[in-house]
Amino acid sequence: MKIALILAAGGQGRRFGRNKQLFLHKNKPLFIHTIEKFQKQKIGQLIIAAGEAKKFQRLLEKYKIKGAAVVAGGVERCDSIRHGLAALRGDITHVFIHDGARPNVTDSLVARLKKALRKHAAVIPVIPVADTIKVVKNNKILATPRRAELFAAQTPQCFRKDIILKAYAKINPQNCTDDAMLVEKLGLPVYTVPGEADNIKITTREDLKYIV
Ligand SMILES: Nc1ccn([C@@H]2O[C@H](COP(=O)(O)OP(=O)(O)OP(=O)(O)O)[C@@H](O)[C@H]2O)c(=O)n1
Ligand SMILES: C[C@](O)(CO)[C@H](O)COP(=O)(O)O
Repeated sequence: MKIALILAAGGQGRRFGRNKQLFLHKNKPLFIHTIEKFQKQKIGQLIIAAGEAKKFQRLLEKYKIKGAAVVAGGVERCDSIRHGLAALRGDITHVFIHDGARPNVTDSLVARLKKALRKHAAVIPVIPVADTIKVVKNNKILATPRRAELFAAQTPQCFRKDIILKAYAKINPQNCTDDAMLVEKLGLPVYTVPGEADNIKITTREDLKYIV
């Protein structure tokens, strides 16, 4: 298994109030914290999709992260991922797509994903939702799906390379809020492993206190 990690770091951080990937937490940019969580992993290719490519490149040098390619971020997350996929090397067999804004990813989660990937071609981490979820339109509840069947999707989302390339080539990503959705729309099975409650996405400044 030769893994490429595509780090989605091309967002604008509107809810955070600035480009959160570059925000210094404990004197280090958020996206560097996230990349460093993968340092014990065997990653064959690291691709970062980011808006300010030169700035990101300089920071990668400063924090001695070698061999990373920075590609342009896109208007939507899926556009950033598409740019990342276009930069994949021929020898890569599997792709991990991870939010730069999820700095609490752990080695044990990655190990679970890798194990599942040996059996399945598409695997993502999920956690059960704690609340009762309502489908609402015009302030009126349309449905209350069975909570036991509801899970929140996390990243890294992991795929055999041919499948994720096919999904991004064939499926219109409009309204797709994660990568797994494109594979689902292709009609292919996506399997899950237990995610981790700490593996949150830093969305607003209040979330910074949850970085471990
Ligand atoms: N055009 C985009 C939009 C998002 N992302 C990345 O996707 C992840 C999840 O997105 P989100 O938390 O929504 O980040 P932002 O888009 O930066 O936040 P906001 O929606 O508040 O602007 C982040 O790591 C973000 O950098 C990306 O690579 N390219
Ligand atoms: C991909 C993702 O992290 C799965 O939970 C999430 O959907 C991305 O968040 P966004 O706010 O929709 O960019």
